[in-house]
Amino acid sequence: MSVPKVAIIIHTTFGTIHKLAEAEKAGIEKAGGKVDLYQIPETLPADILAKMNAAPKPDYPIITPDKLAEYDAFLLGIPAAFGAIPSQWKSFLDSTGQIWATGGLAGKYAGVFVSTGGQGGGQEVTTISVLSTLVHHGIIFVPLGYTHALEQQGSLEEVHRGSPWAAGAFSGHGGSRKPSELEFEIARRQGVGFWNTVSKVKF
Ligand SMILES: Cc1cc2nc3c(=O)[nH]c(=O)nc-3n(C[C@H](O)[C@H](O)[C@H](O)COP(=O)(O)O)c2cc1C
Repeated sequence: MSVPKVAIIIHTTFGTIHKLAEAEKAGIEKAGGKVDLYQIPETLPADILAKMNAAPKPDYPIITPDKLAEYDAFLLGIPAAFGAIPSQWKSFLDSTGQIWATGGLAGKYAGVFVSTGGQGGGQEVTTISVLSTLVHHGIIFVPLGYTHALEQQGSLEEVHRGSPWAAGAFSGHGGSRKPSELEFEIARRQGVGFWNTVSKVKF
C-alpha cells in the first residue's frame, strides 16, 4: 500500500477553522498518517481585518496552486460567507486554472470541514458550493459520512455541528464561540476516516 501525501488547507478569519484544522490533523496522526498544514492567501487588506477584529493568522505556510500537485489528497477548511465559500477561497480556487488545464489535480481526493456563525448559516451549502470546483478538476470528494462519528453526529444532548458532508463548528459572532469538545471529536474522527480512506488508494 502506498502512503498518501495529504495537506490540510484552510482559510480562517477568527480562528475557528484553525482550531478545527488542528483536530483534523490529530485525527490523521491518530490513524497513523502524516499531514502538512497550509493556509490560502488572504485577499482582505490588513486595516479591514483589524476593523473586523480578525485573529492573528496561523503559523502555516501559504499554499500556491503549483504546490497542490505535490499532494494526493486535501482536507479543505472553509468558513461560510453568505452561505457559501468566501471570496478568499474562490480567489484561490480560481487561481488553479493553469493546473486544471493540465489535468494536474484529476484523480486526487478531497474532504471538507466548515464553520458558520450560527445555526442555519449554511454549512451544507458551503460544502456543496466547493463541489463544483472539485468536479471540474476531477477531484474525488470524500464525505465524512456517518461511519466514523455516528454517535457524535447524532447526539442531541447539546447544540453542535458536524454532518455527513463535513465536520463543522459554530463560531458565534466574530469567533466568540470556541468549537465544542463534541465538534472537535467529530473533526478528529473525520481526520481518522479521511486517512483510512485515502491510504487504501494506490497512488
Ligand atoms: C463576509 C462574511 C459573511 C458571512 N456569512 C455567514 C453566513 O452566511 N452564515 C453564517 O452562519 N455565518 C456567516 N459568517 C460568519 C462566518 O461564517 C464565521 O465567522 C466563520 O465561519 C468563522 O470561522 P473562522 O473563525 O475560522 O474565521 C460570515 C462572515 C463574514 C465575514
